[in-house]
Amino acid sequence: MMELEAANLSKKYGNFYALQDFNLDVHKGECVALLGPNGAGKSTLLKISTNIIHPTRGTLKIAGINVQDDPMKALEKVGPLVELPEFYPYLNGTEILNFVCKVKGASKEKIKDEIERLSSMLKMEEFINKKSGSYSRGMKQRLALACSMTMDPELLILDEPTFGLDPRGMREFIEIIREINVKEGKTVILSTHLISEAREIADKVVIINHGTKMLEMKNERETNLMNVTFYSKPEASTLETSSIKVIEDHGNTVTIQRDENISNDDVIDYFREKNLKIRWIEPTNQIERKYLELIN
Ligand SMILES: Nc1ncnc2c1ncn2[C@@H]1O[C@H](COP(=O)(O)OP(=O)(O)OP(=O)(O)O)[C@@H](O)[C@H]1O
Repeated sequence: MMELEAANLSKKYGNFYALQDFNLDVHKGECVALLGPNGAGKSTLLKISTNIIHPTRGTLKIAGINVQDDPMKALEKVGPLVELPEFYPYLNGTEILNFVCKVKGASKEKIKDEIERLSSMLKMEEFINKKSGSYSRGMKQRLALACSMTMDPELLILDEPTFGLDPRGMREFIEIIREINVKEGKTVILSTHLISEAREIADKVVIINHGTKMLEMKNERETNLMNVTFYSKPEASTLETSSIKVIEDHGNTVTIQRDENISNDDVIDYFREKNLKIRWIEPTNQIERKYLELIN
């Protein structure tokens, strides 16, 4: 069964479609990144998924249950993080988690276990007993993730989870989410406007813009593509061998794809042998290429 399933989902504000005929399947254990610029419709999809807003048409099912028909049941095993979290500043992390667990009906012993489990998993030991008013954005974000993970949900729905974090905080947070996905086996759907983030974390990347799905593709974590910029425009034929293909030609810059059996260094050596003067090289990947092609 699909963990999350959007079928012909649309959300209209007046004459404007924030989301239009959107289809998506998220399998159990998968990590899916919704990638798109501001206003693309990512939050709209995630808010419909968590029943914060209702679709104009179409259906959104979680574990086979229509969220609109039976939100309590559909969202029972969902951990949402969909708005910038704020907490009562005079409560500490333990008190906040305690409250959330209580609302979800956990027993005293269970609450104690949950707080210990989450505090260690999300590396919150150092600050969990300090007042949340003193937390940095990153600490608040961890506490928010801990709240959404209380009582062990199967599916995490995270709207721009690294928004507002500094580069180091972003990296740490992404690593935590990846661990939850890979080690704990939780299904994750998250939104981001950063290509690098989508590439780092997702199994599947869905590019979204103007409320529609532009592309859905498997994420290859290893890349065998690079953009090579030469001092002067080379002949495509001098660049190609049985192991090196030119897949795009933009004058001085070409995108080349190498076979798995040679390395990037081999490619550079080959160009040097041919006396082709290289000015700049950067790795690229299909997601980046497609994103720039579709969004710009
Ligand atoms: N309540 C509303 N009334 C009218 N338009 C809305 C409303 N909520 C969202 N929109 C519009 O719908 C579009 C999609 O918004 P959405 O928040 O889903 O984008 P997003 O991809 O999450 O972008 P961001 O990264 O900025 O959050 C935007 O153009 C937004 O202005």
